[in-house]
Amino acid sequence: MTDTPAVRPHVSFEVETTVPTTHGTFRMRAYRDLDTGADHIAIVSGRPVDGALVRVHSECLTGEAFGSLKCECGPQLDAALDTIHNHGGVVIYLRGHEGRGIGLINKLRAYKLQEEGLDTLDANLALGLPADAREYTAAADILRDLGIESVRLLTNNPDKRDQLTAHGIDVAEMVPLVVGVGAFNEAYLDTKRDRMGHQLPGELDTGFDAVG
Ligand SMILES: Nc1nc2c(ncn2[C@@H]2O[C@H](COP(=O)(O)OP(=O)(O)OP(=O)(O)O)[C@@H](O)[C@H]2O)c(=O)[nH]1
Ligand SMILES: [Zn+2]
Repeated sequence: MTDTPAVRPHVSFEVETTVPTTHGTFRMRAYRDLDTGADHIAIVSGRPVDGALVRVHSECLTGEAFGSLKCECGPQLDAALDTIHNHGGVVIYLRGHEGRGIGLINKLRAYKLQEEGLDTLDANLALGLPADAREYTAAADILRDLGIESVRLLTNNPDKRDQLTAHGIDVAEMVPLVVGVGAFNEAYLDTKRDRMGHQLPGELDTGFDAVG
């Protein structure tokens, strides 16, 4: 990890500062994505080491800022920040990943198609867009900038593990992150498990049933 600007093929380190949050105090390191122009943040607790607990988190405005119950991104981010504050590690927050990489407006277009009966995967395809357009070169470069080559990855998504592995990061373990399951996202999570390969329990525990 460096305090001086370091340019890697896909990201440049820009600045590091300390930010207190409701989850604890973290060091936040900002990176510019040299391929897309997006600004990513590495949220660090403790000293980054090989084998660190890492969450590579895709931006989700509706779930994280507005409390949408259609997905579980907000509770996952909260749980990841709590866990990483308690045990040390890194949350890499990836901008430009909104809607699995199709963008905010297309995600809402996909939601509209889901209102008409399509599931989360078919809605993307009906828009002529990939089921999942995200890629993880920037995340791998950010990990290397932090001096991390091997991670315990907080995720249920094997594609995330496989893509990071393809970019040279050793994913020693996938650590499940099943939180925020509720009545409004049960079908969405079923689709992620049954059609997109996510490692989710067969019987999802709808711990907090949504109202309204
Ligand atoms: N296109 C589309 N994107 C969605 C939908 N619901 C959530 N998202 C986006 O999906 C991304 C999160 O991906 P997920 O598949 O929920 O989870 P993941 O990050 O791949 O896997 P985990 O690491 O296990 O959380 C965020 O960018 C969300 O904005 C949807 O119905 N359609
Ligand atoms: Zn979401």
